[in-house]
This record gives sequence, structure tokens and C-alpha cells, in this order.
Amino acid sequence: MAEARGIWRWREFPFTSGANNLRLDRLNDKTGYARALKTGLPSPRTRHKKTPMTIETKEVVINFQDVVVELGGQKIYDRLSFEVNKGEFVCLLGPSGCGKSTSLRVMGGLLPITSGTVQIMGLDPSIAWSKIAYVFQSPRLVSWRNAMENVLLGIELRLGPGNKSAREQKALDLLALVGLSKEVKKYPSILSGGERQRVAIARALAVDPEIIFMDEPFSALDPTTRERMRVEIEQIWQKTGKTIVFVTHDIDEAVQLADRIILLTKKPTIVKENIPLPDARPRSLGLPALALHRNRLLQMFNSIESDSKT
Ligand SMILES: Nc1ncnc2c1ncn2[C@@H]1O[C@H](COP(=O)(O)OP(=O)(O)OP(=O)(O)O)[C@@H](O)[C@H]1O
Repeated sequence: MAEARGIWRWREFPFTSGANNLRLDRLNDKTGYARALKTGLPSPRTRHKKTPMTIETKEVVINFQDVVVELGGQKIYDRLSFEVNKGEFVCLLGPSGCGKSTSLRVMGGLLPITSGTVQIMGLDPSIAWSKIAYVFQSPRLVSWRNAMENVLLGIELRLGPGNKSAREQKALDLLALVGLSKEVKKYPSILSGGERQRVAIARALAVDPEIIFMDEPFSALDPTTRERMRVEIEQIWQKTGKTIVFVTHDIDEAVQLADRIILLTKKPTIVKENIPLPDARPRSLGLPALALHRNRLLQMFNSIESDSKT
């Protein structure tokens, strides 16, 4: 696990990627000044000054190295390698069937690899389960438990019974974080699709994971709700500082949300390209910079398609 420290000057900052840009983006929010104090980074008012200072750079929390996965006699990954840094919002983007969801199963220790190495915070995935949580396309709530009880279920299963009132307060706080303070007693059957997915996000956060894996979490929602949920997940990520690995095949979603897009080829899959997105947040899809990323990604997708035909 690499952890480096270095001297940083403001003018160099926008051109670095990963955790550094993430920290910079976080300074753009209302709590930027308080965060600047906490992180030791310059506040938005003073960061233009070329003050040399020492900061933490990147810490790798996910490491895929030369991973081969074979399923049903078919090679899915062909020595797939990538890294994810602490605090990053990484989107895994690629054509259908390239193995995006498979990578989440591998990282969760749910699927053995044929060769190569996978490490989650320096650990083998089989023993790293306490570091991770999942949000799936379907919220997978327990129908006979209300919103709060569903969040509590996550805590109970992972962390044991513990202190009841502390657990309940934590569940309430998380439901407030995802905008469901008034829905805590509602059962899944009367929650909207977006609300159900928010409960699932609160449940994932409840076990205090280092890394959250999201597998197309908004793809079943209507376009308006999907758009709203993107804004909300970005805010939640900024508030919690979690590392998020977000699987999608939606280019717009990826350019709106990611610090970095890992673009995958078709099977047998390798990384086609790592694409850092240093653009300021929140990002509107109408911004010219996003249109450029989008067009570039579309071209790459076309190239992936034509590669597979040859
Ligand atoms: N248990 C299995 N046995 C055989 N093949 C499998 C198994 N599970 C997954 N696969 C195959 O592995 C490949 C990758 O599947 P995966 O679901 O990871 O793709 P994906 O990139 O997430 O696709 P999509 O975007 O369509 O959801 C697919 O070709 C799939 O058919």
C-alpha cells in the first residue's frame, strides 16, 4: 500500500489526479473553510498563494494486478490491472458483459480468480469484508422492516447487537443524510424507487465501510429521479469521504460523477484507458468540458466495438 508525502504548490495542484483533486473539490463546498483547517490544506481564500506545504498524496485501497478470471470455460479478464485510491470516486465503464459486476464480486471475495492478485486495503478479499459495503441496482430491502429497521439490519448483521439507542441514533442520522428524516417509519412497499435506493445507501453507510461498491444503483429509476440521485450521491460522498467504485455503462453518469473513469474493453477484458476528470463539482451535463469528455468516450466506445470485430 503506497503512501507518499510531497511538497505541493497551488499551480501544480489542478493537474494532479485522484485524492488530491478530491480534496480540492471538497474545498468548494460550504464547509470548505472548516475542512481546510482539518485537512491542513489552504482555505479557498488563501489557496491561490504559492505556499509550499506538506500533504498526503495517494493511498491505494484497491489493487488489481494481472487478474485473470475464467467463467464457464471463457476468459473474462486477460491480466486486468488497475488501482483505486482512498477517497476516490471511480467509475468502471465498459460494454455489456465485459465484467464490471464481476470485478465487484471479485473485490468482495465472492468469486475466485484464476491468477493474479487482488488486494483490498492490503488484504485478500476473503478477509476484507469489513472494509466494504454494496449498493445494488435493486435496493434489496426487507419488506417487513421499515426504513429505519432496514438500516439497523445492516448494523446488526455486521456489527452485532451493540448499544440499542446508539444504533438507532446512527440509523436516524444516516436516514437524515440521505434525505429520509420523514420516512423512517415507512415500509419499502410505500417508499418510492428513489427512496428505497436511498435506504439501501444508508444501510451501506451504516456499517462504516471504507469502500462502497455500487453496481448500476440508479439504472432502474426514472430519468428525473436518476438525475437527482446522482447529485445526492455526490453530496453524500463529499460529506462522508468514502471511496466509491461505481459500475455503470452510462457515459453521462460516469462523466458527471467520476474523479476517474476506468474504461474497460470487451472480453477478454483489459483496461482500455484511465481517464481522470479533474472538472469542478457539481457538474452539469451541459458544460462544454463534460461534452468533450463525453465525445471522447463515445469515440473510445466505437473503437472498442470495432476492435472486437477484427
Ligand atoms: N457464473 C457464471 N458462469 C459463466 N459465465 C458468467 C457467470 N457470471 C458471469 N458470467 C459472464 O461473465 C461476463 C461478465 O459478466 P458481468 O455481469 O460482470 O458483465 P457486466 O460488464 O457487468 O455486464 P452488464 O453491463 O451487461 O451488466 C458475461 O459474459 C457473463 O455472461
